[in-house]
Amino acid sequence: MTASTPHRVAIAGASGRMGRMLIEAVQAAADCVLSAALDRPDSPALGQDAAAFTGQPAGVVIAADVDAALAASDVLIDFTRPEGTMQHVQACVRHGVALVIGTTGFTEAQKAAIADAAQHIPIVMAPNMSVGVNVTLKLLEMAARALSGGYDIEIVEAHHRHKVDAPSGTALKMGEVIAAAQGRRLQDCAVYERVGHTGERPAGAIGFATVRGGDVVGDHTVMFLGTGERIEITHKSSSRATYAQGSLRAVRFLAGRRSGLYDMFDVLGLR
Ligand SMILES: NC(=O)C1=CN([C@@H]2O[C@H](COP(=O)(O)OP(=O)(O)OC[C@H]3O[C@@H](n4cnc5c(N)ncnc54)[C@H](OP(=O)(O)O)[C@@H]3O)[C@@H](O)[C@H]2O)C=CC1
Ligand SMILES: O=C(O)C1=N[C@H](C(=O)O)C[C@H](O)C1
Repeated sequence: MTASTPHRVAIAGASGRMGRMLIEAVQAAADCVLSAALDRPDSPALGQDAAAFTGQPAGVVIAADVDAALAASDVLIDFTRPEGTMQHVQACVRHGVALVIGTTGFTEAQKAAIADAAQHIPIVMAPNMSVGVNVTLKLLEMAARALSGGYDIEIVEAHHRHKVDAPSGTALKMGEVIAAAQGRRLQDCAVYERVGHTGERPAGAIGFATVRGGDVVGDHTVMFLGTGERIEITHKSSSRATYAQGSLRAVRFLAGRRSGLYDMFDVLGLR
């Protein structure tokens, strides 16, 4: 991605909840310009001005031609669905365009394909772009190391009624960070469902619980449940603007880089 400004930013999933938030953020950023806005070929939003909903048109029409969009862009920000992201990854490699991936719900095979693509283009990928959540991940690392024996770990997340994946990408990342801090792998200790006669809680399990409803932007609580005490670490999002601002920090971080897979720890200097 070229290091010069303004950064020419294309937005995928332009008419979605995050797409609209990102379009507003790009328009407000002095060092970014909206180069393209993408949606699916059957989207009713095609042909509309990308920022019509703000009352201040962007002069960029929502389109479905990914190649035309990327030919005029330095970076693509993708908050869509895994199947859409995977198409965008291949297109970004074809065009040498940098990529910011906020989409969640990838399979292990899809994650491996994204890592392969990052040998050719620079990619920032994170299930949560907010500064607060990434600082929370660091707090969890510390807590998990200090509480590695005698504390049961449960992760509870709540999101709006439209969310399609569970547990959230952020909750899974929290589980991964905690497991790694304790020298374990999440896949060896995660418990995603409890129903019926479950038996006693297995020692060392990391449990997940999911709440869906209303317009909850995104709440995550990790409980370290000991004997005689418990610690709860909670993050609550009240606006999607934090995810959009984090995504623009990722855009700036990618400028001038040629390849590599990065996350928000890299962008925020938290590694
Ligand atoms: N990393 C982070 O900080 C955050 C991540 N997210 C993640 O971002 C993703 C999007 O969330 P949100 O904006 O709420 O979702 P929305 O459903 O509101 O928006 C998704 C957008 O992507 C489009 N889309 C869906 N499928 C495809 C596809 N196959 N190809 C191209 N475009 C497609 C949708 O079009 P259509 O409506 O026509 O289906 C829509 O415009 C989710 O995975 C969510 O978990 C969300 C917030 C923060
Ligand atoms: O779908 C959402 O809304 C969100 N998704 C991300 C996730 O799955 O963790 C980030 C945030 O919690 C909002």
